Amino acid sequence: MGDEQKKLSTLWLLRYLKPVKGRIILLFILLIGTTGLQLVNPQVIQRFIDTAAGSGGVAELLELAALFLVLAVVNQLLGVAVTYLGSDVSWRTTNRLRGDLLKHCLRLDMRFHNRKTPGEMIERIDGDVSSISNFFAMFIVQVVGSFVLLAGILGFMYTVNVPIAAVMTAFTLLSVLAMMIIRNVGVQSSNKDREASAALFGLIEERIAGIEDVQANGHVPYVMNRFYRSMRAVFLKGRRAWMLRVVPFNVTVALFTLAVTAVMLLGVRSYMLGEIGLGMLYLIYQYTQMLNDPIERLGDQVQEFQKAKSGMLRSRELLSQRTEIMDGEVESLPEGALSLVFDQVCFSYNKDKPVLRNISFSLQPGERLGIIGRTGSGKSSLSRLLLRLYNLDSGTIRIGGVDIMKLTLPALYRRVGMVTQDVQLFDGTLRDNLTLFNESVSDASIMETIEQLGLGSWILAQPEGLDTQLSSGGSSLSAGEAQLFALARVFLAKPSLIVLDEPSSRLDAATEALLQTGVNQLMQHSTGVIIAHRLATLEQVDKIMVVGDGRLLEFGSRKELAANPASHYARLLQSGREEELA
Ligand SMILES: Nc1ncnc2c1ncn2[C@@H]1O[C@H](COP(=O)(O)OP(=O)(O)OP(=O)(O)O)[C@@H](O)[C@H]1O
Repeated sequence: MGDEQKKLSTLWLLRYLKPVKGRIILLFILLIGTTGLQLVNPQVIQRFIDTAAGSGGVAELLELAALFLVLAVVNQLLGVAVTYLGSDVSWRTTNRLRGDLLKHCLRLDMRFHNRKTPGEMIERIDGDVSSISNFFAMFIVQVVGSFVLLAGILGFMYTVNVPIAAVMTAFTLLSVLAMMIIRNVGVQSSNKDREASAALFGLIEERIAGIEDVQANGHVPYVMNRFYRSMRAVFLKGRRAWMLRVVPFNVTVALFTLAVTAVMLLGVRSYMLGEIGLGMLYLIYQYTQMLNDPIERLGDQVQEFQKAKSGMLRSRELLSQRTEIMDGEVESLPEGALSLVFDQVCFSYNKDKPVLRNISFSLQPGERLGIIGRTGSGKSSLSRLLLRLYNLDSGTIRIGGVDIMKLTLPALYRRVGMVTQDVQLFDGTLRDNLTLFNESVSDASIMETIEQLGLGSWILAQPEGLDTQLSSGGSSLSAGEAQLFALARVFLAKPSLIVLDEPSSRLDAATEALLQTGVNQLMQHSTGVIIAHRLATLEQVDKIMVVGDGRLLEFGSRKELAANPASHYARLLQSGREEELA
């Protein structure tokens, strides 16, 4: 990675510090205050020792002791304020970054998400950012504070004893130089460390999400095996990263031991020669000890920076991921039901395997299309394209006469609704799940929609009606109930084009028949695309499309196709071989 890129990798974070710059300035002021007090306190002790060893009175000693006490307490209070303010700045900034990352990820295209496990994303949105938090809070403040303290100690020592000050300076420069040279040693391994833990989180999340399959198939031992292997990678990479991170620290410890020995030899010699008093000898000793603290803090910051840097690089990389789904500029669509046109649409998930080949058809506003075809023939892919979850390889899709690529995404989502095969329910009440946490939807319109779907009595039978809490993401609902729920959710938004992907695959025939009436009623003012395995589900549609291996095998009026014995549809109806579709 080039130098320029390295610089950029920290500069982009500055925009997160901007809103808290007042707090950072206050942090600086407090830190300068504590640094000053740290410098002054040993000098009070030096005067105390010299006064006690000389002819000073008890009153003067008491005054010095009181001064020391006051300064020590003030120093502690300032320390608490610095820690508090540091955490405050850190949380404010990292939470904004977490928010930005999550928002960004939610907008990234499905191709990106298909490659990542949710656990990995959690680690990238939270874990990586946590590793940056210290950088936000304390890095600049601590580094500047440490330099100020070092300058104060060395400056004062030059006024007292030049040879000792020179030894201290040499030690300081060597230590700082050593750290600067080796500071990048651990970045790459820290990066690998974080990658390994992201993979571990991914593994745990995926297996827990599939707990039913894991348990039912007796796969726990295999899962544990994979888990231990992943843990081992985390351990090995974490150990290496830690070892490389502590190198700078160990170098300064060795240098410090040498420096203390040299300073003490020189100090004791000056004392023996009568050049300095006992108090000054103490001060020299104390200041030498104090040198270690800012250098150690600098070392800690270098370590933290290494950890933070890999987090920064990974967060920046995530933020720089561009979604392939670009927003258009057309904001409105015609009122009422929307026409739908597929024009020579080709699509593939991976470039080498075409999933949809040259699909062309059109629907007038208000028409209903039933799509049938064998498993894996490309039916759900058609619906995903409509919602712009993926971009087309070639061709155009027009809704209400507008190319969907030219539409803004909010305009598209406002007017088109889809019920997918995998209904996702969230932690929350029935109401939250129906409105997707949109609090502006009134209970009256919720009840009206669910009544029309024939779900009213079911909702009212729940212990707390719409306020009933769905336990852990809706696991308390049966698959069929969840499907009914998803339908209600989509109809609540009153879309003008509705896509239902296997809307009733998990319902019994009686419930489906009941639901059908509701769906028909709700679809009165919209165009509909219904993907179905059961032919009975499609009795009310106007058009039928038969898809096979990504190709449009047949498209036409349902009645005409049913009346034409040569059509696929008529043959399926006659033979009743619905299983051919499944
Ligand atoms: N996310 C994906 N990544 C790669 N390939 C995919 C993805 N989703 C589906 N496919 C492939 O695309 C093809 C069409 O899948 P699609 O889900 O559209 O079929 P379908 O007709 O809806 O099937 P079903 O009746 O089982 O719902 C299949 O061969 C499938 O393997």
